[in-house]
Amino acid sequence: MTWSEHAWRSIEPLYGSIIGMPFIMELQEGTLPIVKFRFYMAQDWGYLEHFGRALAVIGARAAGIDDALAFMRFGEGAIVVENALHESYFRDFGVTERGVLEPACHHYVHYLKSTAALEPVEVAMAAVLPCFWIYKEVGDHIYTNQKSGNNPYQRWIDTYAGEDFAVSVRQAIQICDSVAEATTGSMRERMTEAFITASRLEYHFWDSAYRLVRW
Ligand SMILES: Cc1ncc(CN)c(N)n1
Repeated sequence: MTWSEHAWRSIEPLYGSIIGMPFIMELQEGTLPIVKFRFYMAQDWGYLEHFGRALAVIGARAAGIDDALAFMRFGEGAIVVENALHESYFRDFGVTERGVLEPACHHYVHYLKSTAALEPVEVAMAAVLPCFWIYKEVGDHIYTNQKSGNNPYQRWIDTYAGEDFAVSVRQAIQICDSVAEATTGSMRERMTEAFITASRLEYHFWDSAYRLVRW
């Protein structure tokens, strides 16, 4: 079994909880209250900037030049491409400002940035992987199961269920598998632990948006 197969298995119950969350189910049906989606998008705007910075740090620390370049490009993708979705949503949904990072987002970005800076680079790569992989799985899940043909959140769904995003996800998984294979068993365990922690933080990000949790 590859490291990524093992890592995904370890979060399967959590992933099951994610796709059963009201935020995700209502996003799928197009019934998510706009105020909750606005909160989520404004937080995600801040998240993507810091996530992009964490990816760039990982790129700078990667051992191989191909991996370094891939992570720098992922960073650019988060800040430029994904954020373009937010900008268009801001126009459509009337979000006028990004605001402060609320607790769930604050916790998540600081976890990613400290891991990117201070933990072994393999662990840092594993910590950012759920940001790719869980979004891809959730995007595909919603795309496959949605019934309503007139969903106000369709562009969000299409971004994460789309092929462009899938290419980056496959590449991120492959890089994690190759660094995992080249390292020790105890480092692989630390990678899995980081993967699980970040997956939990993904859950809390959506949950806090649904409950509009502020400081
Ligand atoms: C919180 C979060 N995690 C992941 C993604 C997808 N890159 C995102 N947009 N926001």
